[in-house]
Amino acid sequence: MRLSRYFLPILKETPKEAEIVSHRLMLRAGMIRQQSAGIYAWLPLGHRVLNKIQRIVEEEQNRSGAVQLLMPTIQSADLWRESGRYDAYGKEMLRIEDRHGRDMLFGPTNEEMVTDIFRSYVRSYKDLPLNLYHIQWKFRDEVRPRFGIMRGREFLMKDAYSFDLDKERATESYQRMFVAYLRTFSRMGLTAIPMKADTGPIGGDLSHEFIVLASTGESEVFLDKDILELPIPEENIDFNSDLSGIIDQWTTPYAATDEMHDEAAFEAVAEDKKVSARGIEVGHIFYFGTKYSEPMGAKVMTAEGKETPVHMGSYGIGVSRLLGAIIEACHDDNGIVWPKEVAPFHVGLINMKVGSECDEVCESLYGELEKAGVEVLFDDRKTSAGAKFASMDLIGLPYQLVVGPRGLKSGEVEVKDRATGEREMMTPEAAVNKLI
Ligand SMILES: Nc1ncnc2c1ncn2[C@@H]1O[C@H](COS(=O)(=O)NC(=O)[C@@H](N)CS)[C@@H](O)[C@H]1O
Repeated sequence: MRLSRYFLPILKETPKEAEIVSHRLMLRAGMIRQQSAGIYAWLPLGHRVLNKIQRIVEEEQNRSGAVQLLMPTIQSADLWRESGRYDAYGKEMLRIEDRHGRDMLFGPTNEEMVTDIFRSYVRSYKDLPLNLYHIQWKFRDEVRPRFGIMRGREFLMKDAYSFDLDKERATESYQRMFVAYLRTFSRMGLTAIPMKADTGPIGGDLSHEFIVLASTGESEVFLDKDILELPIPEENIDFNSDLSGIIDQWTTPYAATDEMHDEAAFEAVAEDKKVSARGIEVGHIFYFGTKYSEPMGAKVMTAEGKETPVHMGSYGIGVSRLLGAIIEACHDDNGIVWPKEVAPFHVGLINMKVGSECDEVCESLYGELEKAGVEVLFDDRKTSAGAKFASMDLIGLPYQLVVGPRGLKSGEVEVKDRATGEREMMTPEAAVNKLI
């Protein structure tokens, strides 16, 4: 992509309304623009990262056996009256009336709707287990949206819903999602720790939150440091095998949010292993049995010919919140330092002197890298080299490929690793080979 033909509204100053670093950097790097409280436009650079995050979430959901669909954002209030949550949900729910006077709402979550879909088609235990998921915008009229997209009112969530014959099998579905979450966040360069959590308005009696440690996190957490060293399940893990060993391994060391904190149990943790910190909740999974299937009549026929309500769970990931969480965990004084898997582009190509012999070398490098499938942001603008370096550091692409008159005198260009700061002079051919 040529920067001269892109849309990247970099801000020079730090916006005063931004209280945390990820909000500041997302505004300055031209990734988002607030349209109203808690509601953002996703500008091109932010949108590219959102798509990369979404793709990783989809890959790991699919690997676990979940099946993707897409449910609408606007829902009928009648469904929520069936489950009894229409009134209980309170002011966070954006309630709408359509032209025919029908009560509608902008969905804050989709338990009722997915249960309605399930009950319309599934009748037999032979069709279980089933896990349906989608990635869809949600609306929650947060009384105090803040920290940019971290606590928005309109936000993108992956929400999955599992359906099983009984609690034992529903626990296996829960374990599959637990393992999928460990893999998902790790692939984004995050250490997200599963912690016993409260179930809140979703309900149920088994729940874990996945927390990324960050000083600006809204959650207060307590944990045994050993949990930070546990191995992430491999790509080839068999999701149909018994995963309880992995769950036990990840739920044995002490880890709890402040709502679930047990001071006495924490006392048992060795002094040098105790960590109390703040964290960002990037995922939350729940088992809630027949809380929705009972009142909504989502039942299957068992092998013995008996009708029984299915046991369900729901599993959320804050897809848009993850941009903020990743930046909180991956930045330095010069800006964002994207993990390679979610970076908006792989290489920032900088022409230090437009209108010089650098032009031709840049064009050939740009062509070769693009042809090799490397995502390049080519800063071909007629601005100072200093401004180009500052912008490239701010938006945090993993590599910078710098073409300048002095280097070209000895037939060399410079490759900079944004994460380590290492710079290396080499021939253009060597640079292409290094960056492919
Ligand atoms: N206001 C918000 N802004 C951004 N992300 C949010 C917001 N509220 C929740 N999230 C993200 O969405 C995830 C799931 O939300 S939740 O309420 O915990 N769970 C559910 O809604 C269940 N239906 C899971 S399918 C959270 O872990 C968090 O990462």
